[in-house]
Amino acid sequence: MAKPLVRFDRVHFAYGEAVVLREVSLTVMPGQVVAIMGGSGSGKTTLLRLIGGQLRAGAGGVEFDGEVLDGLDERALYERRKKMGMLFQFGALFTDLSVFDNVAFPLRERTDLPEVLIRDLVLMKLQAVGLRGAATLMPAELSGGMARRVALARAIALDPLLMLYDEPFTGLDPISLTTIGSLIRELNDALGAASIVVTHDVAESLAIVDRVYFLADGRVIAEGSPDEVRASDHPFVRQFINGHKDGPVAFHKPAPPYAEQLGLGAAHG
Ligand SMILES: Nc1ncnc2c1ncn2[C@@H]1O[C@H](COP(=O)(O)OP(=O)(O)OP(=O)(O)O)[C@@H](O)[C@H]1O
Repeated sequence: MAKPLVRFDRVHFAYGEAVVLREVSLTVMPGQVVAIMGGSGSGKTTLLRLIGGQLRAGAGGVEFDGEVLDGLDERALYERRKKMGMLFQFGALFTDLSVFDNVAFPLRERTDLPEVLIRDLVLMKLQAVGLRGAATLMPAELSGGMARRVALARAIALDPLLMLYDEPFTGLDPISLTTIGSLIRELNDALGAASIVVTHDVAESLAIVDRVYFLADGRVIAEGSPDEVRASDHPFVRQFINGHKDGPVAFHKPAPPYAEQLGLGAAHG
């Protein structure tokens, strides 16, 4: 049987005193696209940063490609990160570089490949996202959806084993949203990679993922295939699927009474 590409084994993480992840276990197999969903502040981005090695687990183990990351030094982490592609919501393009040079950037920074080969690789990545024709444009000349696709081409430039997406759909119009969704799936399969997508966009992600993990208060509280998620009667999952504001997912982060904090004396609700 294939080995997991990413494995969290009862991972615990805190920023100082503030516990963010508690006993989180999850597995991502090669070839899978996995969504991580959860309310604001539930620890989704923290989870991605543990995989990227920007943060280290307080307890438990984070494994990537069969290796526990927590004990590795910076040099070793840098090497592991080369096998990961990252696309963040505001992972902006370099505005003073053309589309071509944006995609070439990681290849020039992180490899010793000759420029003629880099040229072919950049064109292949741009072709994969349908933007080979935009190679000479500057980022200011692109629509939001096109810019996101160029960022995607840049993220896959080094043929990553694992793609990490943090809110890849945010701020896109409905057509670009569907395009990015299908690209995430297609590129995953074409690269033979695995992908983790942190998102609030339930419909878009259920259409493309193999598995969903729901995080609440730093714990995995539900998981399943898209069909299982759609059929689930778990209150938290239902609230997510239906997009209701009220339910187990709190809209407000816990805070002192409002009136009290505004200096209005006794809190009346
Ligand atoms: N550098 C930091 N120092 C201290 N606390 C942090 C730091 N980064 C995040 N936090 C806190 O950790 C918790 C989890 O944050 P995280 O960004 O992982 O949540 P999230 O699920 O990605 O949220 P969102 O959906 O709003 O982006 C939050 O309460 C946040 O305030």
